[in-house]
Amino acid sequence: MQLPIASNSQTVPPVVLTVAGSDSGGGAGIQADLRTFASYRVHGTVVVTAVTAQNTLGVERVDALSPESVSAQFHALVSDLKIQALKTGVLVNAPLVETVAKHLKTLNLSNIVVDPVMVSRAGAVFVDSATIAALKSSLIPQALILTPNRYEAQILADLEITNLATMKTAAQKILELGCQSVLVKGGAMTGELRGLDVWASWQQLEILQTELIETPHTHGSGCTLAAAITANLAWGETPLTAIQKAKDFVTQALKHSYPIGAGQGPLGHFYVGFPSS
Ligand SMILES: Nc1ncnc2c1ncn2[C@@H]1O[C@H](COP(=O)(O)OP(=O)(O)OP(=O)(O)O)[C@@H](O)[C@H]1O
Ligand SMILES: Cc1ncc(COP(=O)(O)O)c(N)n1
Repeated sequence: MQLPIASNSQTVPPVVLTVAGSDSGGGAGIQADLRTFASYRVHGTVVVTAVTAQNTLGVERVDALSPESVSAQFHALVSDLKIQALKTGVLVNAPLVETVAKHLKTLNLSNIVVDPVMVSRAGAVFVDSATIAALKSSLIPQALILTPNRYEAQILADLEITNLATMKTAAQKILELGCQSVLVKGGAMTGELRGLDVWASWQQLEILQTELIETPHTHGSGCTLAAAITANLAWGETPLTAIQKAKDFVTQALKHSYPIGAGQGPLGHFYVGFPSS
């Protein structure tokens, strides 16, 4: 991984953006994204969409920011910085989805990772049906890579996912929503499918598997994966390589996840070595 050198001899990392919510417990959302970006030596910028009161046991409250506040954050960023890749996370109502979708259109950026956060693995439901409709019609078609977990893929494909065949079918059905590729994540699958992901584009279908990490402390794995993919895209990787490298990063971070609080602890981002690109 070669850092570009600026005229003042300082290194200039790629600028990436996360459009996501805050997790007060520091395990998921913006907090996980920024730790991941730092691990990849990219400069992380932020558009905050919601503030959650959350800990290792679950989500206690969600306060959405206004579309005006979200727009102001976009304006401040794009009037000054050149974003090379971005990811979206939790968007808790339809007006917020529409606002983010409108801003993404004006960016003219191909490196867009959409994590359609609707249901966390712990079962917290973040969105209503109007929000899901807005995600489908205006945000998902802009995604280079869409990263639903098992439950989100079930909603988007309108299909129960129970085995590898239904993971593949769901991926192919989701492509019809207009994204360029989709990664159906298997963290919530059971047995030998746990931790196995299916990536599909119109041309290709790949099964991605690393080692299974036996830990209950997986809070923020989805956010970390999407943020690592974003960082890899910003460093110039192709979508499939960006995903493969990000999955290796998540596996290492899961290996180093740690028990804080009484529930699901976070990933250990800072114990992972400098990810080579
Ligand atoms: N125990 C595990 N061992 C190895 N890989 C895992 C494990 N759990 C999840 N993963 C991987 O982590 C990534 C995130 O997937 P997951 O299905 O956990 O997303 P998510 O449900 O959005 O995450 P979260 O738990 O943060 O809500 C995927 O690549 C998945 O395969
Ligand atoms: C603010 C926020 N955003 C996202 C998630 C889900 O994250 P993940 O799918 O990584 O558990 C979360 N629990 N909180």
